[in-house]
Amino acid sequence: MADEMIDGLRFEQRHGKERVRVARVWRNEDGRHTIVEWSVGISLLSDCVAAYVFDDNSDIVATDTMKNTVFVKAKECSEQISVEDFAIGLAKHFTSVYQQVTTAIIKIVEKPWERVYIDGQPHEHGFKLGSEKHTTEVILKKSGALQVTSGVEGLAVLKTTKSGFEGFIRDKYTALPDTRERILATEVTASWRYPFESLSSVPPKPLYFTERYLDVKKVLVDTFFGPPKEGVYSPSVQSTLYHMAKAVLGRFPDILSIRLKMPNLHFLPVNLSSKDNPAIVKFNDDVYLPTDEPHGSIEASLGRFRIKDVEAAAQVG
Ligand SMILES: O=c1[nH]c(=O)c2[nH]c(=O)[nH]c2[nH]1
Repeated sequence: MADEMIDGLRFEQRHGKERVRVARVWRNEDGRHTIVEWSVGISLLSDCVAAYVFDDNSDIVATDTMKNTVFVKAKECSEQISVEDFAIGLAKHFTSVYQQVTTAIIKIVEKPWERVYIDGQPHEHGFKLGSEKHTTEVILKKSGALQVTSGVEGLAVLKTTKSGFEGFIRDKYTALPDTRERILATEVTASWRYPFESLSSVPPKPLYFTERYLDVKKVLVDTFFGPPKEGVYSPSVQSTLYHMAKAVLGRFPDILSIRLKMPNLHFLPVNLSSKDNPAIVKFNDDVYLPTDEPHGSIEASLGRFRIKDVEAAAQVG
């Protein structure tokens, strides 16, 4: 964000509305309904310094108006729309309608309502809540410069074997034994950047982003677990994370970079003993104490070198 100089001090500001909750239903003529539920965050960078400094609100877009805009735009969606396209539409509105607004940052979290199946049949208007959430962040400048990021939050996965951790630094504080047999559990948070740099380069295909979201999630999950029978050995969360990120970039040329956060949710071996009974419970890869506090925190991002980034770096260097 650009700083301004006021009274010899640096000043930066933004304002917006958080957690604007909206649900949109589409009722198909054949009786099949679709619903999305979104929690929208809007943040506007705008020329409204006078409100802070001179008590002059004449350049302020009221956050109440921002909230209303979410409902108006939801109403205007006559066809089902991806959460990304909805965010892009909002950003376009704020940057084009208000002369004062220089950048719009729209973040949306979609609640995972999933169609229910009754006796194997998809229900026409029944939904249940799934687990992981689809997220997006769209940044649009008045100049037209666009950034689209999508993500998943709370993707909880666990495997009961084919995981180990050994060969790490051992010193006088190290208590953890090497192992080639443990439970691996995590709750993946991922976010990935698309290459679209202007509104006109966004694919016009309806639900393009929704499809990508499902595909990326599948690649992440498939890579975490490996094939159904033999699985795949994980020498560390770090290694599994890297392979997951690499698989996504390998599979989707339209994804520039991906960031993964994978907390290591420990399942500790249970061994109980007393003076009289040295083996009340002796761990045999069977009884664990699940714990998420404390947990390991492992995160990384992997991205492509774009020609223009390389050129820009060369110019700086
Ligand atoms: O996969 C792991 N990575 C670590 O960095 C780490 N550290 C630790 O104590 N256990 C693990 N496991």
